[in-house]
Amino acid sequence: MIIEIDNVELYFNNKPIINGVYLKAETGKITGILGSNGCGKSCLLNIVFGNLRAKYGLVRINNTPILKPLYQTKLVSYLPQHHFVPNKMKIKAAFKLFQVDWGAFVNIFETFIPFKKFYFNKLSGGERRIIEIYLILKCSREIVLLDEPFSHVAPLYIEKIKDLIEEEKHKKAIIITDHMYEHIIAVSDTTYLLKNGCTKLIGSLKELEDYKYLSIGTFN
Ligand SMILES: Nc1ncnc2c1ncn2[C@@H]1O[C@H](COP(=O)(O)OP(=O)(O)OP(=O)(O)O)[C@@H](O)[C@H]1O
Repeated sequence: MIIEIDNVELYFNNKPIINGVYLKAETGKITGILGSNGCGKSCLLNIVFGNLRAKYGLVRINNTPILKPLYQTKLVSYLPQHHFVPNKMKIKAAFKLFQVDWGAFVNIFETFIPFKKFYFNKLSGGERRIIEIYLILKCSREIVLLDEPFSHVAPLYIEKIKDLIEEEKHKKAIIITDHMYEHIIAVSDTTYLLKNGCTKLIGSLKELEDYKYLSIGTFN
């Protein structure tokens, strides 16, 4: 599956946020989006998911324009920046809802074994985030959008999540953004920089310095 996002224009109160974005993601590849605070990364993922309407913008799957919000097609799962599972949902209920196997999860994240019957609001922010990332990655959707999956997550768990992302990419198209640029670069097959409302396809890491996303000398 190839998913393309083309010609996106987004304004808030006449202020241009995105103007001229093109982005392509495909099954078997991880597509990373980098960019400074406020450059429009979350808005772009929301536009792809379909819960934010841009002035213009076209989502195509295998060359066919998608004319309704993508979330209505059951093709996509989306990890927003904020917690999305309700406080008063039990963890085992969330696994059931997403049709994700609890046993496979605790094989990887053993310290979560005692949490099965907990409500979500009894977990730390990072623990909760890890479960949410896992549910979004493992549920049976072919397109996965991940907004800052590494924030608030401890280094060893980040490594486990990166392994999971690599594992899932064989059957999914994954689009990911985070400020932990080293991790994004490490997992991404294709990387875009979102700057001044446009995406720039990054060919060499030095370009991230040239475009002033990173300081000069970062990759020396
Ligand atoms: N509902 C809204 N109304 C007005 N402006 C908004 C709204 N949502 C986002 N913006 C503005 O759009 C811009 C892009 O926001 P967005 O959340 O996409 O940035 P981001 O690249 O994800 O930033 P960060 O990395 O800090 O999360 C910001 O300047 C933000 O203030």
